[in-house]
Amino acid sequence: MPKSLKSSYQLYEEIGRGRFGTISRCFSPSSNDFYACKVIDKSLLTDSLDRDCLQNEAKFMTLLSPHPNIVQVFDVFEDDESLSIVMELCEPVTLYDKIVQNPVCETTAAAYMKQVLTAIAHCHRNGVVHRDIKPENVFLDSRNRVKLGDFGSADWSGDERTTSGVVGTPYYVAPEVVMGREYNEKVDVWSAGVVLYTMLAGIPPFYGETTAEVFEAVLRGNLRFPTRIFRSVSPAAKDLLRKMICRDVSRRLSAEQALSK
Ligand SMILES: Nc1ncnc2c1ncn2[C@@H]1O[C@H](COP(=O)(O)OP(=O)(O)OP(=O)(O)O)[C@@H](O)[C@H]1O
Repeated sequence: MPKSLKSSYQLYEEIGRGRFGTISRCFSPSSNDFYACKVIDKSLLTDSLDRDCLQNEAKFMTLLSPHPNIVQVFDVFEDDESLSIVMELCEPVTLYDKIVQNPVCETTAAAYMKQVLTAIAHCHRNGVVHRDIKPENVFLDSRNRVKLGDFGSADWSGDERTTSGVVGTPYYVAPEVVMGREYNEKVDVWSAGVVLYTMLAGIPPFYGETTAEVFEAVLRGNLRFPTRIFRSVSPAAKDLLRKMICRDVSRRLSAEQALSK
């Protein structure tokens, strides 16, 4: 762990673990506040894609901070062995926990989605595509405020730019990513649409027993609204879902457009 981190923060218990590092609660005597510190072990990054993602995570989070719906970064420390990101300490509740408990009612789902889309629109305005929008990466506080986190898969985007590489999580990943095509920031809108569907239905729209089967379902993109589940969901919500989970990228709404619906 970098010496400069140790001299500024006191590290406490581990609160989470990712593929390349651990998240611990930490305290800053100078600000008298608690934070979350992600320490990424560089020796675990074996391929160049992972190494790029390591640098990107801290860079993008710093660029996008502060924003009310994005986990804020306060400090970044690096030495030969590790990279440490000191960020806002979120409560240990995500949208995933809410969905697992019960399907979310339409009013609550709309309130969450508005904040998720506000965060995504901020990313896109700054030329960043998150690429891993999913319920597990959406933190909630006790007042149901949303904080989008985990920029470990993010990349640059923009009008003239497209990006490539299969990243993301099977249920939420857009078909153009599965196809291995170049894609743009609208992959985040597809994923946010899948999150909205999953909130309302309690199940994802594209399902399979294996990753390959999930990908096949995503590629078919056959969006259904079973009456049993969607009886109480408004036509406006279904219309928004169709326009977000739309295979034709040029017809798919942007995050800004989805916000105005
Ligand atoms: N800012 C935070 N505040 C509180 N807890 C956090 C924070 N960031 C991450 N965590 C906790 O740490 C866990 C691991 O987070 P992290 O972003 O490193 O990995 P991941 O998203 O699970 O996996 P991956 O390594 O694939 O990105 C999260 O699931 C969450 O429980």
